[in-house]
Formats: sequence, structure tokens, C-alpha cells
Amino acid sequence: MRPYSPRERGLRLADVAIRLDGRTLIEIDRLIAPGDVLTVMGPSGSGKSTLFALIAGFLDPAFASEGRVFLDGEAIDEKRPERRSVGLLFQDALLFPHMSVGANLLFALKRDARGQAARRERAGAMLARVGLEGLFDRDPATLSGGQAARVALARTLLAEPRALLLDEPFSRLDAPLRTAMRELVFGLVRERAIPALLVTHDREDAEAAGGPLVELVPRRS
Ligand SMILES: Nc1ncnc2c1ncn2[C@@H]1O[C@H](COP(=O)(O)OP(=O)(O)OP(=O)(O)O)[C@@H](O)[C@H]1O
Repeated sequence: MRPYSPRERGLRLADVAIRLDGRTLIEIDRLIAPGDVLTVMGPSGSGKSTLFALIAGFLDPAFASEGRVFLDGEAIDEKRPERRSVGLLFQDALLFPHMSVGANLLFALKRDARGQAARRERAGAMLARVGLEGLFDRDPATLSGGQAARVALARTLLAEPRALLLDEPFSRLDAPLRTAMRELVFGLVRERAIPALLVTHDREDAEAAGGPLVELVPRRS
């Protein structure tokens, strides 16, 4: 395996291989620099979710893996999932329905030692950054799909992830909302210099991401 620098910034997948029943599902060796988006495309079953599970730390024991995962020069692959500083965004917003929008956001800040007023201010500022100023006390059930997607993005970013995994985050949005959400997500990734991986079936998503593309091949059987 190639040497790495502890000062290296970004998310490095170092000679990562994932196998299932002795067959290779994924082989990848990449550095995703801060603010860059690596897009992963591939047919259903090619292993996209499995790659995310490996990075985030919840790979099913049915799979065997090799290689290392480094984030900002630090090996994160042996850390517990909640200590990896990896944020996830899915196609569904997955907001807690029994909590207000604001409470959903504050949930991401639970471990913040600063006072409640400071946490509220941070959550409010993030809500404004995703274009939803004033919706702090709203019931998530009253949000449009596009608004819910923005709240989910705000919640993910409030946890201050050092890498982002984007799992088809635009696929439930219709065309105009998709365009706006892409701009917002990729703009924030650049602005905050977060390395990101995007899984999508949509080539326009890949083009909007503007970074390199990895195409997984169907599982060999
Ligand atoms: N827990 C598991 N045990 C055994 N095989 C599994 C398990 N989870 C997934 N698989 C298999 O591993 C392969 C990769 O699945 P994965 O969900 O990563 O594909 P994907 O590319 O994300 O597909 P999709 O686009 O449908 O989400 C598939 O062949 C799937 O059947």
C-alpha cells in the first residue's frame, strides 16, 4: 500500500476492496480533496451502498474488506461510526416527525457544550443558509419535499462532518428543485471544503458535481 501523509487533507480510500462470497464487488483507490465531489455510478447491486457502509462504519459482516480509509490523514476505519466525522445525506429527508424543524436541527448539536441560546443561534443560522429562515418552529409534516431536503442538509452540516456521503440526495425532487438543491449542496461542499462522495443514477447530477466519476461494473457472478 502506498504511504500516506498524516498531513494529507481529504478522504483517501487507500486500495479499498470489498468482496462478497469471494467475489470482488468494489476496488477503489482514490483521494477526494477537500471541497471535491467524487461521483460513483453503477447499476443496482453493484455495491454503491456497500461502499458507503464501509466508509461510515456499518459494513455488514457478510462482506470482507481490504484497504484503509483515511480522513485528513487519520485512519478512521477502526473508529466507531459516530466518531468518524462522516455525514450522510439520503434520498429521503428522514426528519423526526414528532419534533419541530428546530428540534430536528438541535438534535445534531446535542454534544455541543455551549449553551442552549448559542445552539439555537447556530441552528437558526444554518436554517437561513439553506434558505429556510423562519421555519424553526414548523412541524416537518407541513414542509414541501424540497424544504424537507434542505432541513436534512442543514441537520447533516450542523454536525460539522469532515466528509460527506451523498446517497441519491436529489432523486426524490422534481427538476427545478433538483437544480436548486444541487447548487446548494455542491456550493456548501466547496464553501466548507468538505470532501464528498455522491452516489447517483443521474448523469446530470454527476455533471453538476463537477468532479471525477467512478463507474462500478455489475457484480461478477
Ligand atoms: N447484508 C448483505 N448480505 C449479503 N449480500 C448483500 C447484503 N447487502 C447487500 N448485499 C448484496 O451486495 C451487493 C451490493 O449491494 P448494494 O446495496 O451495495 O448495491 P447498490 O449498488 O447500492 O444497489 P442500489 O442501486 O439498488 O442501491 C448486491 O448484490 C446485494 O444483493
